[in-house]
Amino acid sequence: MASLITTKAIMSHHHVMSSTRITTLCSDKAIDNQQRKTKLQISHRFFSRRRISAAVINSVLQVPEKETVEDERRCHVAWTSVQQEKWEGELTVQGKIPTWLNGTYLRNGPGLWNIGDHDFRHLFDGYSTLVKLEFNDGRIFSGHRLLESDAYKAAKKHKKLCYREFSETPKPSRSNFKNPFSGVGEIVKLFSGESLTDNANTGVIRLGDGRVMCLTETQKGSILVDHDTLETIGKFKYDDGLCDHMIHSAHPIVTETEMWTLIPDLVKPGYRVVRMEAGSNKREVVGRVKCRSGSWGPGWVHSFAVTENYVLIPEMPLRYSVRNLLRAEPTPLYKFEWCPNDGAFVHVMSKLTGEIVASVEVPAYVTFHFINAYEEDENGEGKATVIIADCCEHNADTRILDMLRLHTLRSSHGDDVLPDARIGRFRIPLDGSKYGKLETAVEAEKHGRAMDMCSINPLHLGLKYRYVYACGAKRPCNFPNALSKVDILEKKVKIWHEDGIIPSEPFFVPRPGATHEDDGVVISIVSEENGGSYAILLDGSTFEEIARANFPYGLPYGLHGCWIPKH
Ligand SMILES: CC1=C(/C=C/C(C)=C/C=C/C(C)=C/C=C/C=C(C)/C=C/C=O)C(C)(C)CCC1
Ligand SMILES: [Fe+2]
Repeated sequence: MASLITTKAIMSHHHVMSSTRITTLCSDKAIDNQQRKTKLQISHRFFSRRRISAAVINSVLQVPEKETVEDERRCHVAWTSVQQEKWEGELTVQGKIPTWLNGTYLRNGPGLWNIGDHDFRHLFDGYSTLVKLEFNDGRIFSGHRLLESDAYKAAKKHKKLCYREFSETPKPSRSNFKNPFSGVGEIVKLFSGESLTDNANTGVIRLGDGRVMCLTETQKGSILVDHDTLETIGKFKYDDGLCDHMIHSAHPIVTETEMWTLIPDLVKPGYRVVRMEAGSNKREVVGRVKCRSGSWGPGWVHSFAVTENYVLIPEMPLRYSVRNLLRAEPTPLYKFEWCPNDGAFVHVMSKLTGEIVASVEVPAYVTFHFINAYEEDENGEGKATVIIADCCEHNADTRILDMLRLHTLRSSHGDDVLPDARIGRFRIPLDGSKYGKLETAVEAEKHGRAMDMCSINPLHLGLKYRYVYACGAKRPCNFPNALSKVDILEKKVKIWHEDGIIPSEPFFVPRPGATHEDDGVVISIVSEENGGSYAILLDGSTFEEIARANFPYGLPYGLHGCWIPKH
């Protein structure tokens, strides 16, 4: 088990005023080479931000200086494992935090990509790492902590991968190598869900009753956490019979009163649309939609959208492949396959009755993130005639998935290799038409032809809206390196960028009492080329910097966040 090595670090006033607690990732027994290197990197990065000379650090740690410096230069901190299991402390704020901003921003993401001597392959494989920014009367109390999933605990204990992650499969044990039935055992373990990970590294949500839950696409990866201490509370126990289906959308839609999500069916390709009341652990099936394509698996459904009265169910040509799920070695599309000839569809279900009110064929598309959707009454007769649904669309190009391999992210320097993405706008007629449209909402060049990791003003969820906050790009780049505010009405874009940065999802928090959609702040955590990182606050309207606060160490890239208001 990891032991807690608590270091009191006295920081220079420039960065952190208070003393901070660090818990490093190291074992009780001999520290192996990888961990040793890791420890050195932590310390080097941690202290170098404080402008303490490398020689001083190295004399404390008794290591040659050269090694740490070379390690440091290897790759961007965005793609470097977090160097300690947890940390907490106060950040020094430059600028002024609005007095109304009181509450906690929590971000989840894969932050640890190596275990024992094994380096993970893909961005989505890493172990969940939570980062918090607690805003309190103009001050920021921060911290990070690894999530104690069964997958992470087992990996820590056995110093190897023990569960199936996004692209990684544990190696069969030696005793199983020659066993002709071990393959059958693996299939049983996969389809019972036993071998699947619970590494909830994708998102974090605040349920209407105040519970805070980390999520991934496996249902067993629904894990409750304490948003204050970042401690893992335990598994969220769904009180229904729907866990047999093993996977669900990583992005449920949550309001103060309910939660909606989609549960794909790998056996009879289709999706269950389910609803859970705030305060309950029981999901009710509102309806089921059958896939229209003749493919073996349902389309991958990372996220979906809702309007006031409907749930939109995407059926992408990027489909689950049972064959690829069973493979030990990854394919170029991992557990998925690309089947454009089988068609691309969007289905619309009534929230009230569970009936399918529209099911249209649309041009092929690849999206992970729906931005928002709403109903439009084109004839002014008091009845919705069309549904508009916007998403971060990758021009029906699946290359983005493989671009997120860690080796690719770490090794491309300066090349303009990020595939283009846009805001894709679906128009889904509600008059029984067979076809829907997919158009580009705003000229993609305006946001650097990159578009993903989006948020909106949550008060406009399912309603007509105007502003999208998302990661965009300043080309050339191999990954989105800017924040963008897109006005989808005026088709204008504001960009915020600094050299060498990798910012995570810009998260919009509305000002209480605001009357304008963009009246609020945008929070993002930025990883810097020089190994540091900082939290940034932008004005939701002008998109200009209001405040920033440096972390005393570098944080890797993260995925999605949520806001927990202070009571
Ligand atoms: C662990 C298994 C699976 C897990 C799937 C996971 C963890 C999927 C996560 C998907 C994410 C985080 C997608 C994010 C996309 C972001 C993009 C494109 C950003 C672009 C740039 O800004 C299954 C695959 C469900 C199968 C079993 C095992
Ligand atoms: Fe996501």
